[in-house]
Amino acid sequence: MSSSVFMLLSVRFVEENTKHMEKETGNISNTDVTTVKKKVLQDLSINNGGGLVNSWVNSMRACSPTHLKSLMKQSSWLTEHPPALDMFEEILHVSEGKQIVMFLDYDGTLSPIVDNPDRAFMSKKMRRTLRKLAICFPTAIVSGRCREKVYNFVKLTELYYAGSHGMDIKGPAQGSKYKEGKSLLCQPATEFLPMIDEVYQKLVEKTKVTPGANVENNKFCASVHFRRVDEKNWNDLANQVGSVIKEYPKLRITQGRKVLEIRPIIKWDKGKALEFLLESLGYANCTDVFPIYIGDDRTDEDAFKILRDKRQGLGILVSKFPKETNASYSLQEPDEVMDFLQRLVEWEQLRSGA
Ligand SMILES: O=P(O)(O)OC[C@H]1O[C@H](O[C@H]2O[C@H](CO)[C@@H](O)[C@H](O)[C@H]2O)[C@H](O)[C@@H](O)[C@@H]1O
Repeated sequence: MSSSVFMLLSVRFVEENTKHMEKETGNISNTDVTTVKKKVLQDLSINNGGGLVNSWVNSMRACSPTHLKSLMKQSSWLTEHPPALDMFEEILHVSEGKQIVMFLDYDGTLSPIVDNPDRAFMSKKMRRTLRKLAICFPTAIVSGRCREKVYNFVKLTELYYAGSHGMDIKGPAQGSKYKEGKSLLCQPATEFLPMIDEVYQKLVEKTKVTPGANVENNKFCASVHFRRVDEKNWNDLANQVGSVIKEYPKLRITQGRKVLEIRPIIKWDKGKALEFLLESLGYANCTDVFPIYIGDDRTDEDAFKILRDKRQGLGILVSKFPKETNASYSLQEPDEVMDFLQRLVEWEQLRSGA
């Protein structure tokens, strides 16, 4: 990798991820955080391109449940991010008199994490709950997957869908009972479509030598999955990704759960999608709206942060393990998400006499 290209990729990744890695390991000792961070920076400066790859892989390892579980204290984390089910009455109390708007991530939130991304099905019970939820409140699914794919899993026409990390937003097919007028569509990255397509093809070709590697075309972004790759081959796979992306200065790499996501360098993320949807629903700068965002991944932090900064609504992180987060509350797994949504529905039905 040429040194200037390497520098560019380094800056892009370190800016986005080292900081987050520090946050991810938030409750462990500062020494641990500094050691990991130093190691990443050392790798970057000593090993040139190889260091960048190491930093992706180190960061992915640092976020793995086994690592987090062994390093953090569950009890203090739960004090800072109490279980949303235990705090249900308090949540209702602060939302009183306001319009609740629901934002839900898909993978790991509505469906359990599985090895094969094509088989991340949502349960029938979850679908029934979502259908009722959408009758009670405006409801949006915000996912890293392309919109069509996430729709095929959820299959509910009455929802808003924001695919490709919010770069592809569409409103309900029949319009919405919450918003009259023409149907909603927002695609701020259309000019990148041919580039993402080209990169996707190259990634498929380049990574096919790595057993278990899987590249997903998410329309405005692409995902390279590490989950089914033997950990001893993670460096090789990250190297293959780096060798493709170095030719594309207009793309950036972010990291999710055992996945590297390749996306356009535009200031658009799940947080922007949340703001856009609130504005489209007529709730921009409103004090009587209460957005609830539920998600499990690093990309959901952009939305949690918006809500925290605006002191509006609340974020709920889905995680069995302590993680530094901008969310206020926690839920452990999709089954708990379903219970929470079900309680919201029952409360609203009772309240409105439906
Ligand atoms: O924003 P999300 O809806 O959470 O999408 C993020 C990525 O989710 C999917 O990958 C994750 O779930 C897979 C299925 O459980 C799992 O195999 C993988 O390891 C996870 O990273 C999806 O496949 C990606 O395209 C999304 O970007």
